[in-house]
Amino acid sequence: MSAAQLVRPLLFASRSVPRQFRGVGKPNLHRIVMASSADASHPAPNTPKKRPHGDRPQHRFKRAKKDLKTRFEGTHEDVLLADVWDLLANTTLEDAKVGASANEKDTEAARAVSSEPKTADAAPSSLPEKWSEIELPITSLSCTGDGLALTRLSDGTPHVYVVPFTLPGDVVVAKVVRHTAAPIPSSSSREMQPIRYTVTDFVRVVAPSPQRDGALVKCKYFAACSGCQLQMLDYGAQLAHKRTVVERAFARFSGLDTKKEVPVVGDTVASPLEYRYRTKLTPHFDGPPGRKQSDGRKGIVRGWGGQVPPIGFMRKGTRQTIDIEECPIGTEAVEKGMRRERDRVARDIEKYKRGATLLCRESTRRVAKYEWEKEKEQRAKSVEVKREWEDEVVEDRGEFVHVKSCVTDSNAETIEYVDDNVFSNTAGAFFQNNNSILPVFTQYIRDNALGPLEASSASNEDGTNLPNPCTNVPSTALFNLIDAYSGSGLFTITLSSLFSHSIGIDISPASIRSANRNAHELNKLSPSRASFQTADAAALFESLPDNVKGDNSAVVIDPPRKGCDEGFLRQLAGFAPRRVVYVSCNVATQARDVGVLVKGIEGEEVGSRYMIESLRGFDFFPQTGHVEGVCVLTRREKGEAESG
Ligand SMILES: C[S@@+](CC[C@H](N)C(=O)[O-])C[C@H]1O[C@@H](n2cnc3c(N)ncnc32)[C@H](O)[C@@H]1O
Repeated sequence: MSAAQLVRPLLFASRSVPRQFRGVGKPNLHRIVMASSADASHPAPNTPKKRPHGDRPQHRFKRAKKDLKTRFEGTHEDVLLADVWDLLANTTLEDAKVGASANEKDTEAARAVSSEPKTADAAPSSLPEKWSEIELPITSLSCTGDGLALTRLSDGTPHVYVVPFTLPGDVVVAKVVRHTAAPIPSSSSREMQPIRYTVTDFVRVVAPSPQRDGALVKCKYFAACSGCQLQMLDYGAQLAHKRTVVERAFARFSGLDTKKEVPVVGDTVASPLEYRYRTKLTPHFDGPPGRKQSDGRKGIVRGWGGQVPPIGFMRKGTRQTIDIEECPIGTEAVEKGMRRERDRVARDIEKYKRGATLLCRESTRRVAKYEWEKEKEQRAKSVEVKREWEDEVVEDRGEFVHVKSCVTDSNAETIEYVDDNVFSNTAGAFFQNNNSILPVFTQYIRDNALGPLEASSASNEDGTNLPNPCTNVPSTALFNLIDAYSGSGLFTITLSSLFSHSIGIDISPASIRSANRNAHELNKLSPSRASFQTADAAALFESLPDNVKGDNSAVVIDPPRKGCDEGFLRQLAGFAPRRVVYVSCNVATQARDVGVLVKGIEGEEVGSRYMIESLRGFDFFPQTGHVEGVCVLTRREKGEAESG
């Protein structure tokens, strides 16, 4: 059974779902996180028994909060599980040895592969004890950005360890954090079988992979902070890895035949900035520690005791916050803002009763150069030197300067430019976090929103049967853009030159308020050219005007990480737009949803089926494991072959 077969039955569990995704038996997505004996014949018990503290066995059983998931959600654990499964199913230990040798002939890595893990303190079971340190050869890089090591346990069972901050070919020492078992349906029966792997902390490199280059690491918190785990990997190799992340997502989670139905995944489009790209950071601190009342009364006293807590991000694999003074992926303005926020919290800590998340978000003021010179003269003459001037970062943009500052009030307005389009948002609302890639990204969507056979009708609202500008073949023009999950109108506005009318929909009233202001006031689109609604995306199709038909429309979809819900996909398939551009920050759920659009909804005579025209990633988050997927789909016309 492949990872794709493993996951397909788990995609949808409810009865109303496409039959293609209904599972082998009843999908049971208990996430049982356990430190267990490695004996697969004894699945983990579901209910842990409480024992006195000193009497706890080292194998604790923990049940995930959310016991029953009804639909594959593309979580970090789901994606990791598919990687572990593929590694166990498709790589023999000998293969792993060959792989490591190919990378690094006759190195420690090659010698160490397929050797037993060396445990510092051997556990009675064949799994190493929790918190013991073991030496591991890294076999592959997972889609979550973690290294995976395939070795044998002392009883000979192949076993996978997840080791963050590592690369294929590394030999490392790692500390065992927890043993995990996720039940999956067995191929031979309707029962669930646990698939096991071990999560570890990275301790040190014993023999480096040829791909590892410590000189590339720019952050002093590397290998402690949970972000940016790929810093030791050359940027070109990061982009190549992310291409495989898109490939693996579509191979595993789309349910499609990758040879016939999924095109070759394009190269990942690089971010112009590899560091200093993030326009928003949200460091946090935890609440004050509790201590017992000194006079013996019941209850806990909470206070800071004169201590400033660590302010920063999570330590990898824990819920512990580590103090982060600087973050090299934040823009310069954001980093200055973060320093000032840290100082403010340190001064005001006694005002906080509990922990908090701080917001640091960049805002840009575009000023004509001659005006900026005048403003500088005024400032030089002023007796008062404003604090915010000190934190500004000024960038030369030809005729203009961009004066960048950091906003920390979540209700305040922020401004961003994408080419000459201007976007205003409340600082706490969603907007893409890497401004440097947005011009190339939005240009790509513009280039792909219309297919080679579709004509633009932006200046021609009645323009049916326009000649196609490329082929001169008459075709129906695409009048309408539907921007589902529109946020504050990024696609509506940047694609407006192609369409005579655009409709955006988003569930957030704040985003729709911004979208209206952005379209009509700041980018001068008339209300007849762009309109927005606050609603669930699934409500979109009920409210479309009669003249908006699938035949004259393109739809851009950019949902949150969990992807589109089934109701939305069903209605989209029924509406049958000629083009669909699906943008996503989670390629696993994107692949799941695209699979539904390509295959149609089995057993239901609903809607049109689509072909994937192109598929590639955009690197919105260099140094991290994340990739933004862009999948362009075109409607299959009647009579077109089902496959290919
Ligand atoms: C990834 S953001 C994309 C926003 C926008 N396309 C952009 O690039 O700026 C996802 C958006 O989906 C919205 N959203 C989440 N669930 C939704 C739902 N059920 N219906 C409509 N919008 C939703 C969020 O408010 C958010 O603005």
